[in-house]
Amino acid sequence: MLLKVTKIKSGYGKVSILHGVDFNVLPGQIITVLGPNGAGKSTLMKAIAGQLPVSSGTIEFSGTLTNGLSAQEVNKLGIGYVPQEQNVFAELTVMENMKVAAMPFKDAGSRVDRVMDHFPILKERAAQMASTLSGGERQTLAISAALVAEPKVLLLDEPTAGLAPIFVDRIIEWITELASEGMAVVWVVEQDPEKILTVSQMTCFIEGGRSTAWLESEILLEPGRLQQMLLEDKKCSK
Ligand SMILES: Nc1ncnc2c1ncn2[C@@H]1O[C@H](COP(=O)(O)OP(=O)(O)OP(=O)(O)O)[C@@H](O)[C@H]1O
Repeated sequence: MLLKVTKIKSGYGKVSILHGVDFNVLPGQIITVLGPNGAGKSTLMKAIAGQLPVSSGTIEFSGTLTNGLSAQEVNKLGIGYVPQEQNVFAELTVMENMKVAAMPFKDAGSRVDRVMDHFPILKERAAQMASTLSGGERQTLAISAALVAEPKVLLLDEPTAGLAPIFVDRIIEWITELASEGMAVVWVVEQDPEKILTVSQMTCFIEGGRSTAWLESEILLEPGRLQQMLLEDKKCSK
């Protein structure tokens, strides 16, 4: 198991939001995280990324317990995180954003080159301020900056929300390619879940801060099934 999340509880100060979330990730898997607004999906990503304290339960990454580690330590171990908002430095250029992401690494230059070589769109815009990028370009930069660390698991918090369909398709294609090379992805999805379910193996439903169902993503592509799951009371079937 690459990532094993067991009964985790977390929140903001005294406000408890996650009341027990479980799921597992194998190398190369794309895991979809679905649930209503306010269910705790972003909070879950922050807790795994080490940005929020975990009050109970465990997060194991390649057999190492990551509870209590700082966000930097978690990232260094191999867990990348692309938050929903404020995921680039708006007042820096594309290239500067990439360099900041590569700063902790000795081979920073070659890491930046490797990722940039993959994305002509970023190379063309290397000197452009991140604040002036389109939504799709910005998300491409945010994901690229996370990839500089060469994560084994990438946490994506709604990276395609509000993007034009061409960017959505491009990001899905790109992430699928990375997964086929062995990187695992935990993908919080709101918009067009069907598109992502098509490339995902397992789905975790979060509701009221709890994982309420764990099932194969292809099941959710059966007509009416996803709508039924989003409406019905669910029991954790893990
Ligand atoms: N910094 C914060 N302090 C206190 N409560 C917060 C904070 N951030 C989020 N919350 C609360 O935590 C709960 C879960 O929020 P979260 O953003 O994790 O949900 P979500 O499932 O990602 O929702 P959405 O789909 O709308 O993005 C919400 O009730 C929200 O108001």
